Amino acid sequence: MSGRTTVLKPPEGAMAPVRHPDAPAPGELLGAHYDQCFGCGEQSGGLRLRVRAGEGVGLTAEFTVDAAHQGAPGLAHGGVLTAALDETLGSLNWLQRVIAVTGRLETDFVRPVPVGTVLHLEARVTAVHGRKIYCAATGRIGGPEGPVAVRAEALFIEVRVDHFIKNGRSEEINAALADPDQVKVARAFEVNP
Ligand SMILES: CCCCCCCCCCCCCC(=O)SCCNC(=O)CCNC(=O)[C@H](O)C(C)(C)COP(=O)(O)OP(=O)(O)OC[C@H]1O[C@@H](n2cnc3c(N)ncnc32)[C@H](O)[C@@H]1OP(=O)(O)O
Repeated sequence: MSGRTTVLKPPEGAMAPVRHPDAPAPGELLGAHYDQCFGCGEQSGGLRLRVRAGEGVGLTAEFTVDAAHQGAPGLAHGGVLTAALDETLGSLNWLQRVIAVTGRLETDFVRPVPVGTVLHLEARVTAVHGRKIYCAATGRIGGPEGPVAVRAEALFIEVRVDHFIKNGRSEEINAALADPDQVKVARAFEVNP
């Protein structure tokens, strides 16, 4: 059973999400938004999530639960599963070309996820109201038809690149801004770079 807080319900006047005309084609891999990201980067201990654009403002993602992701012996940590949901939901912003950060995320843990599992995630934006983006995701064990293990609903808030420049540690921000590939990725997120 799920008892969502009302802030995750789109208000009256919320609009249907719009896929940006330059969004990656359905089936295309999105790549990492930042190579040091715990969710989509390559560092050891991270999730190494692989995300593919879907139809509309939707996508799919996969990650393999490894020994570094354990909470109880042989089982994925709940925070790691929530991080996978957060990363998957955050990736939806590529399809809309907005930069947004998680304001609120609620997770239902439906069944335990053993180490070695390939978790298949599916996410979509449900509504947009001003800077607020409402979205939902489901994670299944083994593949798109597998049993549901986790579900989440979230509210993302649109921000400008300044959000990261103002708040991030200067070493990493300066390195990111000096990297043309990183700047290109930031622009791919933004409607008006
Ligand atoms: C070089 C860089 C490249 C970058 C590439 C892309 C990176 C992408 C990374 C993705 C990585 C993966 C993803 C991650 O892990 S993102 C990392 C985790 N998230 C964060 O760190 C966010 C931290 N929070 C903030 O910075 C601020 O609080 C934000 C920006 C979210 C809002 O502060 P801001 O001052 O801007 O706006 P506001 O306070 O006027 O609020 C605006 C509206 O929103 C409503 N509201 C707000 N919060 C909540 C809440 N909790 N529940 C319900 N509602 C909430 C609020 O009531 C208001 O509504 P209304 O009054 O208008 O109706």
